[in-house]
Amino acid sequence: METLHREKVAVMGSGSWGTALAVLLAENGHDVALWSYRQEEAEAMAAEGENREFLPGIAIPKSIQITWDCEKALTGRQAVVLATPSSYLRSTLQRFKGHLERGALLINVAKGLEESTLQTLGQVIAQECPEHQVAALSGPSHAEEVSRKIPTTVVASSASRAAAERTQGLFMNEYFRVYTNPDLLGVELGGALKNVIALAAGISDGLGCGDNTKAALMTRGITEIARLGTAMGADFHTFNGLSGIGDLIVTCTSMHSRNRRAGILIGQGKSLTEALGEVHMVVEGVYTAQAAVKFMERYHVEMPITRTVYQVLYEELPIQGVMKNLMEREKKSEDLSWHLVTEHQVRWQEER
Ligand SMILES: NC(=O)C1=CN([C@@H]2O[C@H](COP(=O)(O)OP(=O)(O)OC[C@H]3O[C@@H](n4cnc5c(N)ncnc54)[C@H](O)[C@@H]3O)[C@@H](O)[C@H]2O)C=CC1
Ligand SMILES: O=C(CO)COP(=O)(O)O
Repeated sequence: METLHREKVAVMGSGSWGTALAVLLAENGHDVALWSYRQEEAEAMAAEGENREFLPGIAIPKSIQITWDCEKALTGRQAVVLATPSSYLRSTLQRFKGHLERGALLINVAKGLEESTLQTLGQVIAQECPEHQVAALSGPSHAEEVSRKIPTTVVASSASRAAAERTQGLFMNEYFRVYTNPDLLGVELGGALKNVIALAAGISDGLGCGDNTKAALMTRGITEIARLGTAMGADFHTFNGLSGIGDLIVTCTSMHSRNRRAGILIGQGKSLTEALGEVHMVVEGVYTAQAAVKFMERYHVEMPITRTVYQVLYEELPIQGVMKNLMEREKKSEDLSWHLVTEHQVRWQEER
């Protein structure tokens, strides 16, 4: 592996993902500050040398500066990793943007959509910090495995090639392989929307359905994600990549997945509040489902799995009605690719 260019990096958010990435960046030789939203979280991590609440068992190198003071975290740092849950992204940016170094690269690692504005997280960052370049790091990457150095691959995406490649260079090492991708919109949508499908996969498991059902949810899930994504202008191929189908696979099958675990509990009959309490960590799909329903209405696309999850969470659809909702829909053609479907339809019409 080529020698890394050492940078001063701030990781804003010390949940499981922020902590795992701060450890990785420090191991890559960077000078890292890790900012916590809660003072007691920062103090506990500093005293215990680990994040017992969100990432137990992983030693935090002493070289990492742990702080709850934004100014301390950001001063002199030219790369800033945004690792708060998506619903707190804007408030966190508003709180610290006055302390950002001029020209600092902002790298978002959260996965979600802002429901109140119907913006992607990249758009939220660009609106709050218009002077700064934005990148995203996304893909199948549970903190619990990355922090144990289990081989993982992700994508670094930005409208700016230089920003995507800089992000790639910051994170890449022998167990964390980073590809670049120029389709920021597609990367962000894949990462956000898969969480809703993971809730559905968990519900299916909780209901006692089988592997056939899971495979169907994953396959039809990526189809509906790509349907919305392409309607919004994303590249269809991105959904076949790590931040699309890759992340969907890991989150629908792994017991590390917070979204899948919440889904399992709901499928077993627990209420949303009970499920969220039990999982304890952020379950992004619960919020993304609300935004996704608004997006599908705005772009006139059908997303039956996403809509069904929304109905379970917010419209009291009985859990026993989930499979009926999906299986007894009207007959459809399998639309794996919009361009192919169009070609087939043209051919079929010509054959008539
Ligand atoms: N955990 C993982 O394996 C991965 C998580 N992500 C994404 O990273 C983002 C963060 O997730 P996790 O680290 O898992 O979260 P987490 O559930 O482990 O931690 C949540 C963090 O949010 C903080 N917090 C609470 N209230 C806040 C507020 N008002 N403002 C700012 N921060 C507040 C908590 O103190 C805590 O540090 C999410 O968007 C998630 O989808 C992405 C890839 C992997
Ligand atoms: O996005 C993630 C892993 O890539 C984390 O989300 P989940 O924990 O719900 O799978």
